[in-house]
Amino acid sequence: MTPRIAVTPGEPAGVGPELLVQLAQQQHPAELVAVADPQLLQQRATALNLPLILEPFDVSLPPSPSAPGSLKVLHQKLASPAQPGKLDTANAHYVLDCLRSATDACLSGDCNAMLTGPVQKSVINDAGIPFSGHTEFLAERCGVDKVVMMLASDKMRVALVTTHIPLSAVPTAITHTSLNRTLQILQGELQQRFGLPQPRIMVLGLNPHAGEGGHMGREEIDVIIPCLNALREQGMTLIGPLPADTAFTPRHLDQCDAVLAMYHDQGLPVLKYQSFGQGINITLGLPIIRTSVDHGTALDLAGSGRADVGSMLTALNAAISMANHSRN
Ligand SMILES: NC(=O)C1=CN([C@@H]2O[C@H](COP(=O)(O)OP(=O)(O)OC[C@H]3O[C@@H](n4cnc5c(N)ncnc54)[C@H](O)[C@@H]3O)[C@@H](O)[C@H]2O)C=CC1
Ligand SMILES: NCC(=O)COP(=O)(O)O
Repeated sequence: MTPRIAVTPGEPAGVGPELLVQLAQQQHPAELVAVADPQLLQQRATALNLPLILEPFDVSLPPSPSAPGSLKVLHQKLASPAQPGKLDTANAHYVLDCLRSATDACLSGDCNAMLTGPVQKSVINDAGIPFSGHTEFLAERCGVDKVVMMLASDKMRVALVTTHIPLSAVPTAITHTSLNRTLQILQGELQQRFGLPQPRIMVLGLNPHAGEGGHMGREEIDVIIPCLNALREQGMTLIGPLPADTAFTPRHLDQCDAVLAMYHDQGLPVLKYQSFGQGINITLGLPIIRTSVDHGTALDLAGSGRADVGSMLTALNAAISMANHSRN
């Protein structure tokens, strides 16, 4: 069976729509269903001088690989015409409607995975809507209390205990429960989706030098080490907590299958330095498959045709592979 992948282009003023148009120029072993405003996609195709044939998505037809230059579309309407690079709060609800529609198509089984283009979190907030990211939005839409953000490249996987919260809120968010749940989800997904029966997870400390024996912070002693020890007794292979400044060296990375960072900017800059534009973002712990790009809306490039499609393509291939794997 050909997998069906729902694709949300994300922020209409960003590079997402044109990356989807670029993706559509190639043949993929999947049916791509754009959850978007067709006029927006046509405009971006015209701006890039690329062919694009859009056909309405019909769930009653058997899925078939999209022909190069064509896409199925699950129609959503922009509130206001989108100008590349110009954010418009009027379209914030459109962005979320696309996400809801794609998520629901995956939950119902009409689609086998979703691939998301980048959204501009600030413009959604400026429209008065509480929103901190796809990760949190999808957890709520799917009715799960905890998910894990993991970015992956060909060289490393980096998962996070906390995601889009202020740095000042991180220490209190790292509790025995949140760390335990994160590690359980990470271990389970590495086993089921990535074929690693006994994954080795390297856990970072929170403080400089992993707390320097309690002299530079006590979270390692009070929370992280007891939690890791309890999970080791249950059979998990956990390394650490290691000082974050030297953990991302070949000696350590070669001995683990994934790194668990305590917060967003502890882990992601390293991965993005190594692979920006080729990495992907995967939400673990959802009842559906969701992959995404490793970059943002790149408003400075929108409409120029200069945005690199590499991460979007890698994220599509991961979604296809995970969809095929989950149906075997
Ligand atoms: N998955 C998602 O929805 C994500 C959304 N964002 C959002 O994107 C917005 C902008 O974030 P920034 O920090 O400015 O990061 P950004 O990734 O949009 O831009 C950073 C730099 O990378 C370049 N860049 C980004 N994507 C590129 C591509 N495909 N090809 C070539 N160059 C590319 C940009 O031109 C810019 O110079 C924020 O609202 C942020 O929350 C950020 C990351 C992921
Ligand atoms: N830096 C990755 C990122 O912020 C992506 O967040 P999300 O929108 O996928 O939750």
